[in-house]
Amino acid sequence: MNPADPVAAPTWPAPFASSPIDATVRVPGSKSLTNRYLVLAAIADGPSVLRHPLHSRDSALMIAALEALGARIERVEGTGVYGPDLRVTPLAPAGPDAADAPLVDIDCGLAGTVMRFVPPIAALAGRPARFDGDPHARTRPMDTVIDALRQLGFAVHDDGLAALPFTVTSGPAAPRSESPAHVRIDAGMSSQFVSALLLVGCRVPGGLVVEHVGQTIPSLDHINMTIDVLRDVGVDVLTTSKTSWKVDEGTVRAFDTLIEQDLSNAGPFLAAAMVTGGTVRIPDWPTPTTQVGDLWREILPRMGGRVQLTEGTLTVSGPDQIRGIDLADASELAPTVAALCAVAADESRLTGIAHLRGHETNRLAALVTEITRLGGDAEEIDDGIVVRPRPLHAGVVDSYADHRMATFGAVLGLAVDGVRVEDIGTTDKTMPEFPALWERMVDSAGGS
Ligand SMILES: O=C(O)C1=C[C@@H](OP(=O)(O)O)[C@@H](O)[C@H](O)C1
Ligand SMILES: C=C(OP(=O)(O)O)C(=O)O
Repeated sequence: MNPADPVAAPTWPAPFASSPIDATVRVPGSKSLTNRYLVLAAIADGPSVLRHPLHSRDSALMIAALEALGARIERVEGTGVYGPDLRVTPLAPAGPDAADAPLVDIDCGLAGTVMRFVPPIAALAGRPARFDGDPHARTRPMDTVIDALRQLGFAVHDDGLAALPFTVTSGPAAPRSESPAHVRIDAGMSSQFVSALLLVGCRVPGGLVVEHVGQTIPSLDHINMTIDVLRDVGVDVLTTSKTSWKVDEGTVRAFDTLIEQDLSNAGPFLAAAMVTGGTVRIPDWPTPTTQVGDLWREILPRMGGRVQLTEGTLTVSGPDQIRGIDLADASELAPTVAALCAVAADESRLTGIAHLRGHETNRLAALVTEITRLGGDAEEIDDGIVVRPRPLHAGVVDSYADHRMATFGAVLGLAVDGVRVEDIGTTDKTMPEFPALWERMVDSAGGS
């Protein structure tokens, strides 16, 4: 639930599918691409246009943050079905007295992309800014961003908490002895720490080297997406090793770009085909793409689904019985995969996702609690979860203000009669249209 809303919404009766789903679904734009392109537009060398962007809480927070720092973002008529296009006029270059500008408040909500990507923008723009967010945002890992800003010579006031809320006050960075600037960070809890620095790397005087020192970095696909998006706007990132990157000083070229639909958010709809033995088609599946959601084309066949990409349309048909899976680093796809595992015929192991404890909620604990609450058998392990076959029954799925826990509940509700989801509205983080799209999909198949 949005913490600004004092009245808890009633639980949502997740539609049960009494017959196989047969539907064609188009989902809204990618959160990760929209928020990357918004950030880059704000520091580009001229006005840029995002076509078919996502309009959701996370993108609205990003827009508000960049506007607070001085960018102008206008909604302009477009051809997308999910809202207007966006025209972005970048921030003005920091003048000598920028640091004396009044402190701006930036609400990060629960958006990882806002809390990790915007502080370096504010610092380099020399705009004093205070960052805060939802109650749970204060527990999400932020220490690496704060540490990186300090290494770059900026002052960050965090009352020693190494978390939200904090204030970035000084800038632009004092001249450094190292050129390019060399930042050593631990990105073991989120790939967004690396992306945040690469996105602004070309604006750091002398350029930037980012070196990860620590455990394995999760969600590597998202770093590759950052590198790809940067290349698209004329910024080359040199991958100097598996854990270090270099960006030369330069400019972000203004752009006009079409945002792909969100393939992670396509996941619950594809899962609907899986759990009902039905068929779901997603037109305009982007190829090639750097979105992690393209992995559905590998994951779903391993779980027994039939997947075909023909003339740009991805078609998934579900099996009679879903198979369990052993999957490493499913990243943000994990909650949807976990829903499939909970109704699979054999054991599943989702590993390499310890960092999900720092997502919108502690997703490992949440998934285990909610599967168990519905009568299933799930266990948290060091770096993931194990799910074993056991019949599920009706019950309420708690969403923990986590959009992917809410859609996890919706997927289970198709397969198990009598599931209700607490706070389905939390899906507005990345897909405000979710309940309507879901109900329409089930209605067309004759669900309850
Ligand atoms: O950069 C991004 O757009 C994202 C990176 C990933 O974060 P983590 O590396 O923290 O998993 C992913 O889970 C998140 O949904 C979006
Ligand atoms: C982890 C996620 O989001 P965020 O961008 O807030 O980290 C997610 O969407 O699954």
